[in-house]
Amino acid sequence: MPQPTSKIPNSPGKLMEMSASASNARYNTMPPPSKAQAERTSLKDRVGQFAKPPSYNGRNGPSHIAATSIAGVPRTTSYSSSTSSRPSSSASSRNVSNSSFSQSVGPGSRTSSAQSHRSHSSMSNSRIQRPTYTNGRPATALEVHDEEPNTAQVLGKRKGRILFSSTPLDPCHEGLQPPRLRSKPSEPMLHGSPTRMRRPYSVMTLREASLASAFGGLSLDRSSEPTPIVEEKASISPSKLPKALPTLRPRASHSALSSPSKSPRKKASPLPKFLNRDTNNILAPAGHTDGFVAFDMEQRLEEVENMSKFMKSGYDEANSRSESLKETINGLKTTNEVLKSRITELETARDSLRSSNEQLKADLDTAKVTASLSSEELEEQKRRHNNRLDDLQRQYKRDLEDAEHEAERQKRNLERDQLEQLEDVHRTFETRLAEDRAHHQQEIQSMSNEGANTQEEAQREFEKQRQAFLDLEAELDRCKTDVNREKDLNGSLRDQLTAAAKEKGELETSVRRLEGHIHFLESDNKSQSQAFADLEERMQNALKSAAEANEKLIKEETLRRKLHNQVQELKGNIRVFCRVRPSLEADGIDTGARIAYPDDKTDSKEVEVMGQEEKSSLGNITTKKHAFAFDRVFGPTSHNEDIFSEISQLVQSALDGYNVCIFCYGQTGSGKTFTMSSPADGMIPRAVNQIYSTAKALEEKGWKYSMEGSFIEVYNENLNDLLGKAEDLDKKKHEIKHDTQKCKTEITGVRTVELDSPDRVDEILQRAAKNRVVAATQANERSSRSHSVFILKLIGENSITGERSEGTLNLVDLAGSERLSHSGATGDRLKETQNINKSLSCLGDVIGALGQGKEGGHIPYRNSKLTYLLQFSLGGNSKTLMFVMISPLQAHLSETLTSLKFATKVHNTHIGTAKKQTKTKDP
Ligand SMILES: Nc1ncnc2c1ncn2[C@@H]1O[C@H](COP(=O)(O)OP(=O)(O)OP(=O)(O)O)[C@@H](O)[C@H]1O
Repeated sequence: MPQPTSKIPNSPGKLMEMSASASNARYNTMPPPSKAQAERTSLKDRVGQFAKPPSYNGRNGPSHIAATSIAGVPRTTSYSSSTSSRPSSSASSRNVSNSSFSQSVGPGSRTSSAQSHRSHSSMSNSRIQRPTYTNGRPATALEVHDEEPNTAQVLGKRKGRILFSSTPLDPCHEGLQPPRLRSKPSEPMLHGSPTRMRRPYSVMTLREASLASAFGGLSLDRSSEPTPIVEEKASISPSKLPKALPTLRPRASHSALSSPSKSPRKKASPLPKFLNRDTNNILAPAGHTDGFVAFDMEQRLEEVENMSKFMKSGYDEANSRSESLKETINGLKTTNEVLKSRITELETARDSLRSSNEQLKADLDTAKVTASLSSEELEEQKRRHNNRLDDLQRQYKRDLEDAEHEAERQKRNLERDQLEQLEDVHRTFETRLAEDRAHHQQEIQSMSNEGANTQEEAQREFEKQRQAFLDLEAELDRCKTDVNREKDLNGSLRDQLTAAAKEKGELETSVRRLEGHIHFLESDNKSQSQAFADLEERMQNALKSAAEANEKLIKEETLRRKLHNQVQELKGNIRVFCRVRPSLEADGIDTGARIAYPDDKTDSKEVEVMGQEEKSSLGNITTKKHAFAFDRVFGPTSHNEDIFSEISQLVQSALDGYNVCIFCYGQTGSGKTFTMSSPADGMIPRAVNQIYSTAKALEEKGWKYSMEGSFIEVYNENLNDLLGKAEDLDKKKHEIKHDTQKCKTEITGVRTVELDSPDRVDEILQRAAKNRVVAATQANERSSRSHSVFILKLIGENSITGERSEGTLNLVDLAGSERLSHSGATGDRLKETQNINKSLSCLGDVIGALGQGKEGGHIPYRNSKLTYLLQFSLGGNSKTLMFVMISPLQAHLSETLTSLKFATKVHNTHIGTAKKQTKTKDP
């Protein structure tokens, strides 16, 4: 259903135009009174101000103002919005209607009153939209404004009015309802929410009423109240005109719509009088007696006509809407009819259901009666049945007892009969048995006689058969032997035959070859003789050159050894290598010492360590650079493989019969054990492997080597056998015995392992490590508190030259070289510390004494067990290599520098020429 649209002219433009033209007309045609001119102007301005929402005092929110139609703000076209806009825009809309109204009725003097007070004119659109009729007074604006100078308080003043509640125009939404009387004086009619918006029940009716009130009630009844007007006309300025307006009261409309008892105007003028030139004259101010044209009557009439037309069109439209509503009502009526017929049907169905329900109820009652009868009958039958059952049970019991008695009796009879029968049978059987027994005994007797005869015969037969069998077995064995012999003979004959056939083939071949040879010899006897002679000569030459080559080889081997030794001597009999281990995760956050390798691209012989920062007296911080040079410097990236390639020549020297000593010196954790004893690639396993492979290679030159290994620990100036029993450690005493003639060292009671295969070395290392762990205590890390010496004795014999060499390879892992403080250490710890310090300083002393090079000078080997043990491996008859191991950590810088300084001393030592431990085999 189409939404009803407001038929009230809702174009603010139109209204504004009307208002403006009306105002202009009035103001333009009305000669301005000299005194009131300013007031008129201000009223005009005020009208304009009213049109501006912000200047409208007394209304709270701009939203109210926005909804007004007069303010120039677009007004909504819907009827409801028009209605809803009423509360906030009532003053403004009243002004509009006032303008219209004043246009039609007013002289200029009324303009201001209309603008300011006649806001409740019946011509107002908002009045049409909201047909509220007061009980006690006419709904015209004129009266209201008499009483309510402040329009903002209008609502409050209207309390108590009985209003026709406006109802929705759309009957489909809420149905057509008659207007209800509302007596809620406090209901905010003007400020209701949109859902509570009400529209007039019949717009046109009210509009007609408005028109009637507008045209009928707005007469200028000078006769009734002439005096106030004249008085006002003479005395007031236009700004005060509103006060004169109460005289302009609508009558007919109020008499028609309001309650007669409460209407203040019961007698309305039957013929309304309109304003004309004459009335203008009446209103002319004093001093303007010739009158003036207040407005253009014709134009006003025309406008009134237009308004009338507009009203009529609205009326027509309302009529048409009424028609459509009627149609809707008819439709609803039809629907109603349909629903009624449906209700009738449903009622019929309900009646039929009701009757069937009653029928069912009757059936149910009948069934209930039948059921109760049946249950009674059933009960009776059950009772009878139970009685019968009891009788039967009793009868059954009786029968049973009788039967049992009878059975018992029969059983006894039967038993007796059976016993009798049994006895008869028994007697019969016994008689028969006795007869049979006698008969059988006779038979047995005869049979046993026969059996004895048969057994004798069978025995004889058996013996005969056995003998025959034995004879047959012997015969079979003989046959088997014969067969085997024959088989062997046959096989050998076959082999002989095969061999003979082969021999025959070979013989035939050789016969043919010999025949060919004879033929060849016969054909070229001379040349063959020459070839034979050449061959003979060549063979002799070859033998001679082989002998020469062998001799040369031996000479070259001797030369190689000599040259090798010379090279080693040139390199220095005591050499020093430096190795810096890499930083490890276990080192934590240590930033690392600043260590540089200036010549790592060329010689790799130098290492520079930046010392601790030192503050001078002037406050300057200086860092000293410590440069060291050794035979070789290995950086943190080096591997054990790189190290070994440098020392392999020394290992070769040991094979060649020299005493070689390689020892690692450095503080704890600097990598000594890692370098020396790493199971897979430490110096010890690598040296052993190299010795093996070299010894193998030398075998073809006549050399045969035997290798013996022992592992000694020097702890607290005592010797321990690391390959012995763990429980003997620190208990068993071992002594060092030197053979000064042969420059040989023996340690008593130590286990010597023959290294007949390279795998034995792993076994040795593992055993040594295990013994050290067993011997270690929680407070004593054994490996860093003791020196370990791996001694490998190499004895070689050359079967060709008769040479014999005895070399020794000593691989020494020294105790940690850090300066151990005596303070704080007590007991075992103190002793341990003293011994480490002592042995290391003795080593330094020995090297220092060797460096002095005094022939026959004293070398203090005996001052410590370590130096005494290594007596023949340190000094004139040996080749010595020292590794100085360096930690890369800044925290170890001081120890690093100490180690490097000690190593430099060793490096600067020149030890006398090494002597080879060889002797020629006695012829
Ligand atoms: N060149 C290296 N590369 C990698 N790790 C190394 C290297 N040198 C030493 N290490 C590691 O540093 C640690 C200490 O090394 P090592 O035990 O060999 O020191 P040490 O001087 O023998 O100490 P101690 O005197 O206590 O026996 C070990 O964990 C070892 O694996």
